[in-house]
Amino acid sequence: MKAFNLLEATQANEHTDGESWQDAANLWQWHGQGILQVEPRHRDIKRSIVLSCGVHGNETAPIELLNSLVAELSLEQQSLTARVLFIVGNPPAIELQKRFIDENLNRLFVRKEPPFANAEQRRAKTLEMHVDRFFAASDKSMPRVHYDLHTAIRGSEYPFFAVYPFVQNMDFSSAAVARIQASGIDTVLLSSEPSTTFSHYSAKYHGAEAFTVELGQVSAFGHNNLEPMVPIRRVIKSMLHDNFFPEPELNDAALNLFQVSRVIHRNYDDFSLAFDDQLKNFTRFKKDQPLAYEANQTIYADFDNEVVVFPNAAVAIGQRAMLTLKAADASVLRS
Ligand SMILES: O=C(O)CCC(=O)N[C@@H](CCC(=O)O)C(=O)O
Ligand SMILES: [Zn+2]
Repeated sequence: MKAFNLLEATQANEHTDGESWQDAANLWQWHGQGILQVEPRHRDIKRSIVLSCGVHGNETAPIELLNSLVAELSLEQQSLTARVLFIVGNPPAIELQKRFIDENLNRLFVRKEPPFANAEQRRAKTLEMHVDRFFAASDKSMPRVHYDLHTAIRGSEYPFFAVYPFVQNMDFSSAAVARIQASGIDTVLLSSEPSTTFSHYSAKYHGAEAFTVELGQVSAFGHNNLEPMVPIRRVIKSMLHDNFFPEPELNDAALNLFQVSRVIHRNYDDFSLAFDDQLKNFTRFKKDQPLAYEANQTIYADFDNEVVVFPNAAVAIGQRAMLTLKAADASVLRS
């Protein structure tokens, strides 16, 4: 039997919207290009899980991870205990191996109404509608999870890390962070303000346990080391198959926890960074060291050990050009 190839089915538009089929254990539904739902036919559903990849088209490791998970599900034909929505975020950008075509898709989850200026704005709307439909069909008391899988542009001091979105009146949960930690991700960034990312969308509108998960550095298809992704694969599989949601203990001592201190935007054309492309994410700066320049001004580090992550001078004007972080203590997490 041939394994189901999620990426090929997405790129070749192999299925029609709304097409469904069954295997011995599960119902498969193709909701649209790169939007595949799988759920058990005969067992009670315990949780709803969204797993997305390729929101940035050149971030191939997560696409390879989800592709292999879906292929395995199709061959195993073992009953799930979860409903799962697999999403391949930006197929045209994947085709071209580019982060995006016209606009960064991961800044567009804002429930914008038409008219749409480009394909990414339309895709954001489509993905929002499918996530809304998917979560609306599940009881609110059931756990809801969304892992939006990415890779970082730069090398990182901590190559596997997760961004925990900020939602007003929603605690950062230690159980959620423990699941991330069990996934082989030792570093978590607690956001300090709402954003317009996909993971923030699922957290804000659906109360999902949602993270942007960074799985190493951007690399081309076939050049990713899948070995460090074994733990996240295991956690995802246990979320999909096991009767019990994985409830690992948080290991504070092994966790690098950060709080976002500043979101630095590019406001002018001449924005530039004070360091080169080799500087790794999570580099620490001393107070008054320059971080960036724009409009004849220098942006300095505010305090000793201010940590820099996602620095990128090439973002559109008005967008985030870097985050700075300060160390945080696990006591900020609630059970
Ligand atoms: O390495 C970079 O500069 C970007 C990697 C990436 O795509 N990261 C996500 C993070 C989203 C979040 O803050 O939750 C992004 O920038 O969209
Ligand atoms: Zn990304």
